[in-house]
Parts: sequence; structure tokens; C-alpha cells
Amino acid sequence: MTTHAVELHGVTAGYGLGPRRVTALEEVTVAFTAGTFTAVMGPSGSGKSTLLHCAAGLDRPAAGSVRIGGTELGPLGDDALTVLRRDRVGFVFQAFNLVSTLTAEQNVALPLRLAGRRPAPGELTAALAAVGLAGRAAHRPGELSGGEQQRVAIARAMISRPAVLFADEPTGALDSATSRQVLALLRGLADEHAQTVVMVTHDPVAAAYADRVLLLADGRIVDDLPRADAAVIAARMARLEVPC
Ligand SMILES: Nc1ncnc2c1ncn2[C@@H]1O[C@H](COP(=O)(O)OP(=O)(O)OP(=O)(O)O)[C@@H](O)[C@H]1O
Repeated sequence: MTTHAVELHGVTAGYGLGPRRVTALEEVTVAFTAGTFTAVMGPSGSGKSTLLHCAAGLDRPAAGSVRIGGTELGPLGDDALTVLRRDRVGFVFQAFNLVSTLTAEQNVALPLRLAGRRPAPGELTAALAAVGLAGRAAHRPGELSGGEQQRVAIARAMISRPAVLFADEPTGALDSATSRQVLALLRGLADEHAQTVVMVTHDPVAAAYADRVLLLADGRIVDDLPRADAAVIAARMARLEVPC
């Protein structure tokens, strides 16, 4: 039995065709242990978002394989892939992607509705309370602050208790106090619910909340640090960003 929630093996991915082809990931092999929180860092254009999208089954790599919970994604058709993502994967993006005409509670309920499930009594209230928004259930996104909207997005990603949560710059648009709340929430998913969290970030302070920090450069993993404090992470990042 695997203890890896997500595994990438020899993953190569890129964009465009022919002479305009850009290689974004080159033969990346990495596994994410169930119940851990990993930060993915690296200079702009190093392939972080592409890694996240391939690992989450949102993009199909040009070569290599991706497994989520032991299921290889490559052979799955689009419908089967959609079902697997719906059942096992949650996403939080920098742009909160909330539906502006729905209330916070209705936004949180969306993944359940898409899966044809009715929320259990109290389930939505509990999900909003878990992100500190019990009093905001009836507010629409336009009536919430950026941090509150991001917390609604996290509650929505958590409602189906996905085995893996992918977050792309989830604190990029937030002030530092709100960022800390969001990062503590993500940390709690791993610690209290054994969910696996993979988060792209540019911020060493955010990465210091993770159990592990992967550093990417030019589409390859160039460093793999165990939990470290922000100063150590910042120093490793600075080394990558100095032109050779
Ligand atoms: N849709 C696209 N079409 C063409 N090239 C793309 C596309 N998306 C990304 N790329 C290229 O692929 C490479 C990796 O991009 P990716 O977005 O994965 O990097 P990143 O590390 O997440 O960058 P950033 O920190 O700036 O968001 C870059 O060279 C980028 O220009």
C-alpha cells in the first residue's frame, strides 16, 4: 500500500508547438506523503504552477506519469479524471474564483451540489465556522474582504474533505495577519485531518508553515528541504535568483 497521496514520475510538460514550444517541467519525479504540507517555491517561470496543475490532473503532461491515491491519471478519460478530481482533490487559487451571485454558504455548497449530494444539516455552517466565518454565511463575495473571500474558497475546497488540497499562491493577495490565518488553516488540514496540502508560494514566511519545501528552477527540482524557518528558505531562494 502506498503512503503517497500524489506521485509524479518523470513528468515533462510544456506549452505550444514546434519552434515556439516552451518546456515548463523536465522529468520531474517527486512524491507527496499523505498528511503532509509541502511548499513549492522557485523563481518566476520555473514551473511551479505547471507542476501543481499536472499533479492535480488539470493538465496532462507530455511525458511521465502522475498518480493520485495510487490511481494513474494517464489512462483515465476526461470524465473519469473529472470524477477523480471531484472526489479526491480540492483547489484554492490566488483569485478566489467564487461565484459572485451566490452567498458564502452557497459557494461552499457548490462542490457537494456538483457531486449530486445534499449537505448534511449543519455541514455548511460548520465549514464556515471552521474558517472563522460563521457570521458571514449570507454575504455575497462582493460584501467580503479579500481574506474572507479566500477563507470561503478554502471552506469550499475543504467541504468534500479531499485527500489532497492544492493551493496556488493562496496568500498572494492577502495582508500578513490574514495570511497567517489562512496558513494556520492549511497547516491544520494536515495536522488534524491528515489531508495532504501542496502549496505554491513566493513567500518564505508562508513556506515556513510547511513540512517540506521544494525549490524549482528551469522546470527541475533543485532543492528539497525539510521544515525550515523563513530565513533559511529565503537564503536558498536568493541563491537560485542570483544569475550565474
Ligand atoms: N499558457 C501558457 N502558454 C505558453 N507558455 C506558458 C503558459 N503557461 C506557462 N508558460 C511558460 O511555462 C513556464 C513555466 O510557467 P509556470 O506558470 O509553471 O511558472 P511559475 O513558476 O508558476 O511562474 P510564476 O511564479 O511567474 O507564476 C514559463 O516559461 C512560462 O512562460
